[in-house]
Amino acid sequence: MTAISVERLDKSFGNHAALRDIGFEIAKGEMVTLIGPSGSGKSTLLRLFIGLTAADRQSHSHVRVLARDVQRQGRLVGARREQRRRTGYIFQQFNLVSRLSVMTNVLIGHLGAMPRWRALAGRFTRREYDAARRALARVGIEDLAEQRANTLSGGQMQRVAIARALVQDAEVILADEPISSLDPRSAREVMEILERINREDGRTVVVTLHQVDVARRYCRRAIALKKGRLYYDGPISGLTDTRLQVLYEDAGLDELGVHEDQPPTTGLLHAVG
Ligand SMILES: Nc1ncnc2c1ncn2[C@@H]1O[C@H](COP(=O)(O)OP(=O)(O)OP(=O)(O)O)[C@@H](O)[C@H]1O
Repeated sequence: MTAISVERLDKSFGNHAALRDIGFEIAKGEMVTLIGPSGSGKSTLLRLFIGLTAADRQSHSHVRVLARDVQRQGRLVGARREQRRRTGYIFQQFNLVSRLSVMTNVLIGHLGAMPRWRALAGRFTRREYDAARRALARVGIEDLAEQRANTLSGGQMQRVAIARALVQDAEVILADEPISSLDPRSAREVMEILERINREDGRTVVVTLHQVDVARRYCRRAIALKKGRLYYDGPISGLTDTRLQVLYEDAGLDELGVHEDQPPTTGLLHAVG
């Protein structure tokens, strides 16, 4: 079954074409990396998936998630509460409520499925607490349940965000640069958690990444964007060094993770080798 289906998407900001003629399908249970240089349109595409932004108005453009329309011909289709609940979004900057405890931040994942009066009163049932505890255990931080979110490390905050998506019971998890502000060890741990919930629970994961070596380790399929166009879509093994050189040919040295005194190509090959 298809988890995400995108057809003929264009997105412009003023005169700037951020995305052009994008189309692909992602099957349920896939773990896909969305990759490409800075400004290539990765975050914009993720935002289109959940209707945070609308595509340009034109015929035939379409975004469907879990067999329901999110937008058609550049018009947002009023996503139902149930549909929003089935898609979890994990941000680079975690999006936690900093003054609340870890437990409360995870419980927030239940809000979409609760009766409105209980959501407004912030009253959670024992079952909801149990689910939150299980989610925290799953991401390895059950001992931090009572700690305030703003006292956590970046890696711990990202685990809380993943636990919240688990509690939400999201079938599709969209993670926008979830590891770019983390140290290498925390980054590895967060990717391992995402990989595990994909493999063990069959949840579909789409993750934007800047690190090609990380994408190669954890994702089987890559969708690469270059200047807003689909540059590559296929097995990660097909994203060869030659293709990567072309993909990143105009990118800055920072993005390739190399120092000023190294030629970019060498650094890129080293990074992905
Ligand atoms: N709200 C906006 N208003 C105007 N331009 C925007 C807006 N959002 C994105 N853009 C432009 O659209 C293009 C794609 O941006 P986007 O953030 O999707 O790229 P990205 O591949 O996610 O980049 P990065 O890897 O640096 O996060 C960029 O040129 C960006 O400046």
